[in-house]
Amino acid sequence: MNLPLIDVVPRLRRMVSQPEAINPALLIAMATGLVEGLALAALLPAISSLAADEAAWGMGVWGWVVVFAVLALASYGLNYWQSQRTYAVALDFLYSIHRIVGDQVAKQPLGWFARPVAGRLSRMVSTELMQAGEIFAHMIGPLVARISAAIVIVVAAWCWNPLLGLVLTVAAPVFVVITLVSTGFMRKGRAIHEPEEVILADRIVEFSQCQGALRSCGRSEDFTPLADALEATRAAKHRAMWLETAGMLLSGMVTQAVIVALITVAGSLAVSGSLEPIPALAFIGLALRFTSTLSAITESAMALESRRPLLDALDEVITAQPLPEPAQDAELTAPGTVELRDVTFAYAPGADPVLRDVSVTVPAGSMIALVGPSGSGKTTIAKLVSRFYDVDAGVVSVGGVPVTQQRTEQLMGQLSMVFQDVYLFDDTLAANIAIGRDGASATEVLAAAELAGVNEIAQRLPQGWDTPVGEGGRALSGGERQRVAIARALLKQAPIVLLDEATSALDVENEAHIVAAVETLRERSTVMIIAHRLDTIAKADRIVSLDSDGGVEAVGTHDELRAAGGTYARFWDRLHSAQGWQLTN
Ligand SMILES: Nc1ncnc2c1ncn2[C@@H]1O[C@H](COP(=O)(O)OP(=O)(O)OP(=O)(O)O)[C@@H](O)[C@H]1O
Repeated sequence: MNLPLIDVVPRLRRMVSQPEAINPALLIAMATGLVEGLALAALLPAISSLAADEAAWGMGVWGWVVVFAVLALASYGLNYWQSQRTYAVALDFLYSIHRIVGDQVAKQPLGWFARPVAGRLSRMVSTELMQAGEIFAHMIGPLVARISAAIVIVVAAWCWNPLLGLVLTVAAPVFVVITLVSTGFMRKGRAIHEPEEVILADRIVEFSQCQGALRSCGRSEDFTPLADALEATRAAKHRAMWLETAGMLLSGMVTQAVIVALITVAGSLAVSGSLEPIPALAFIGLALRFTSTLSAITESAMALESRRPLLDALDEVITAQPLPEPAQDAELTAPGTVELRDVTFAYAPGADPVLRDVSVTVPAGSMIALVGPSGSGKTTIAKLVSRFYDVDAGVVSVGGVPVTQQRTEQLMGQLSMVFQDVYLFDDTLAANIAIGRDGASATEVLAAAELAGVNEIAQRLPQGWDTPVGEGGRALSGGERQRVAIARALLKQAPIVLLDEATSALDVENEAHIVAAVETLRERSTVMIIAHRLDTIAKADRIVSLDSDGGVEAVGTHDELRAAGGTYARFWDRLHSAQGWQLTN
């Protein structure tokens, strides 16, 4: 079982730019609690000396009243100081954590973004980081202060009357244990319903994004996965409710039981004559304050506990290890080439490999077409060349050097990638092309845009080249987005181009532009293309045909592979007959 605070503070230290400011803030919180506890404890001798009309602990009633007043004032002042210091740490956290997360994200290989925690990033940086900031601003300082105050009250009670001290001493660990037990209940409860809530949130997003498809099937109001997720969440919440309310009930009941026990003890001492009635009343007041302090400790601990899943997710992001890479650029021995040698790769440890013993050689300046059934691993090959992931066996080389021996900048400098899911920045059309090469002139940007057919898109848009394309490029069609990505690749003039020919996004006009752009690209660069169109496949210098088991079935020219029969010949015949279909009168 994790104790709140004990593991939270060291984890938070890694998330601020000035961890050295945390200890002073905690010390001030501790001092606040100590002074607050002393102020409360001063009430005991003050009231005793008032009741007995004689000095208690060496001072008369007015002396103790002055001590109480000074301590109470000091405690207010310290409380203010402590809030300021913990707020400063919270602000530092909010400022630093965005930078730390941003730096971490920039270091991760592109494959990292397929992980669930990466999908949570936008929620994390928008709302969840504010909630994490509250840990410093509202939880840690008060928790430390309350714990210190409780300790002082117990010590003072011992000094004043050992029996009463004993009662408080017994009450405190009971409280701590019950707090841990009830936070444990709550954690178990959350573990039941939180995963279902995450699934439900995904389903709701899916439901809104798939409205077109659902309405066309007449199922916009009857989406079974969403209904199932709602039901699963309801059932999980129901199951968890018992655990969570049991946790709360338990701590509430223990608070009440401790209060009753303390009042009973003080009352019995007063009745038996071992305690004056007025000091007994003072003790009851102190005991009530003690239990409210313990309740505050419980609440802060539970609030901290409720932030734990968020801290876990943050931890996963900030401790994610980038793929190892050298400090210096390597010397490229065969610029413009790509080679996969005996590559085996699975997306998860122990999972079935997606690629098995794959060897592909792409000479500089050539165009290689990757073909094969859906799911045979064509996109995976392109991703391994871009080092989205490291292979399990074999070697992937770019420019004659294994990708593992190159810095990310060096590898990316050699590649242009045009994948199916083209993402455009929420900026103008022109800026989205210009990002292809730093310092490219306006003429170069326009030339690349013209080759890829983007100028026609610009003519149609209300503000021409200055039209914002919206988040992700949603103001453009899929084919248009791909044209913009190809213009970027043309502008970058990288020695190697990886291109996924997205047939689904292409109408006749888009297709014509992309075919023309690919012709230009192959004149300048090595092209590895995931090809779906007959023309592209037939024009490739060599074709790599993958089988459905993740192996290379055959490599050769179009004529060689057709003559060999096999999967490629059957694939070609099917594609040919499909593309030969026509609508006639
Ligand atoms: N991020 C991922 N995590 C786990 N499995 C994945 C991931 N990406 C792809 N796969 C799996 O790897 C296999 C190969 O996928 P890949 O996208 O490389 O195939 P493909 O040949 O490009 O398919 P298509 O022609 O349909 O685009 C598929 O079974 C796919 O489900």
